[in-house]
Amino acid sequence: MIDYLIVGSGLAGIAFTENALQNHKSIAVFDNHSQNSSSIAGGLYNPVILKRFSEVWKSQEQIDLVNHFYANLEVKLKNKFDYKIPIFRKFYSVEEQNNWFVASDKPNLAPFLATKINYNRYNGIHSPFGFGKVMQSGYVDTASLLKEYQKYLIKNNLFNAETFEYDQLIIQSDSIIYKGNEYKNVIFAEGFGVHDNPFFSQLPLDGTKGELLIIKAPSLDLDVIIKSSVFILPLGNDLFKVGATYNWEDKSATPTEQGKQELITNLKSMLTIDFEIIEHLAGVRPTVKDRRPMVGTHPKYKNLHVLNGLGTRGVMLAPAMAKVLFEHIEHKIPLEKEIDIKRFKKINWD
Ligand SMILES: Cc1cc2nc3c(=O)[nH]c(=O)nc-3n(C[C@H](O)[C@H](O)[C@H](O)COP(=O)(O)OP(=O)(O)OC[C@H]3O[C@@H](n4cnc5c(N)ncnc54)[C@H](O)[C@@H]3O)c2cc1C
Repeated sequence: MIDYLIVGSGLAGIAFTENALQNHKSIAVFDNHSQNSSSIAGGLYNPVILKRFSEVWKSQEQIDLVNHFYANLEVKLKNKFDYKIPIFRKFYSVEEQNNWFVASDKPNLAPFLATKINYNRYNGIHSPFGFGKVMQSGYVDTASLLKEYQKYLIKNNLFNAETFEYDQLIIQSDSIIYKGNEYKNVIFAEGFGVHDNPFFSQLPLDGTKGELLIIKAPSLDLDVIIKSSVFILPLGNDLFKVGATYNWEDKSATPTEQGKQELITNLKSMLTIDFEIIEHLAGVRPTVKDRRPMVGTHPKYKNLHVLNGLGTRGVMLAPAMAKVLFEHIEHKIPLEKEIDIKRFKKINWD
């Protein structure tokens, strides 16, 4: 009997797989590359909501896990994924500067917000009111992490590049049979793809489409991530990732002219130099209206579990949510109400 069948190898699936492997569990992973949110993501992790200067839910706890989780993966896969560079929030007024000072004085935000205004001059960016520096921030090169992790799974015979067929699942009292193999548990980590999952499609996963650009700007000289109406993330070799848009209507992962124009307009309002568009990407974030992850066990089938709803913050949330789900399954540690799918009381699970 195999301990875990894991559907999805995006950030959620990888984080759960790692928890299982580190605890010496046997696993099999299925992924059909139908969703691309994790691979195209900006990959930023940022403990502060920079619109309102407020703390992200459980930020310090999550950041501590981020440091540990991605560092372990770097060692395991002999590759660099986690780039610890500060995010610089561009200010537009003296009032914004003042709000920043007030926020940086609060005990929960003080570890993340530098108290000094930064007047660094970056060629190509006009910022007379300077920048606020966010500490303990950075980005994960998610595309390369996903690629390397898949290689590792393939090498160890743990990966199935297949569509998981829900109707092939045979649910028994203490185990699951799928295509002739017996598993103790199934973890569904399909991102927006959960809509095709008959066991969990009732969950209120909205989905928010996002688009990004990769630009080339040889005269832009940045060693930090700039956050304004969009973020600009230096990738090296004069390339920068720029994003992202938020579209609540369109649920396709196709890049659109409208998304591109929105990004270009925002970018032009920030940059005083020319740039060339190299790539245009789009994906659907697995967002939930109450902005909390969706974690838990199926109310009727105790061996079916879900790890989803990582929304706009998969990089920070995946390690923490995978850990609590694993501990919930293995050690019966109750899930917090805010993340448990039981909070959706109106769902009819029959
Ligand atoms: C434009 C954009 C920018 C973003 N920027 C950031 C950012 O800067 N920082 C951040 O933290 N987050 C960011 N996000 C959000 C982040 O990408 C998500 O929170 C995260 O990737 C969700 O991971 P996931 O594993 O739950 O889902 P996904 O990445 O969607 O992974 C689900 C996986 O399941 C597989 N799958 C689905 N159904 C099946 C099936 N039936 N059979 C087999 N396989 C299946 C899919 O192929 C996929 O690989 C961004 C998202 C977008 C779209």
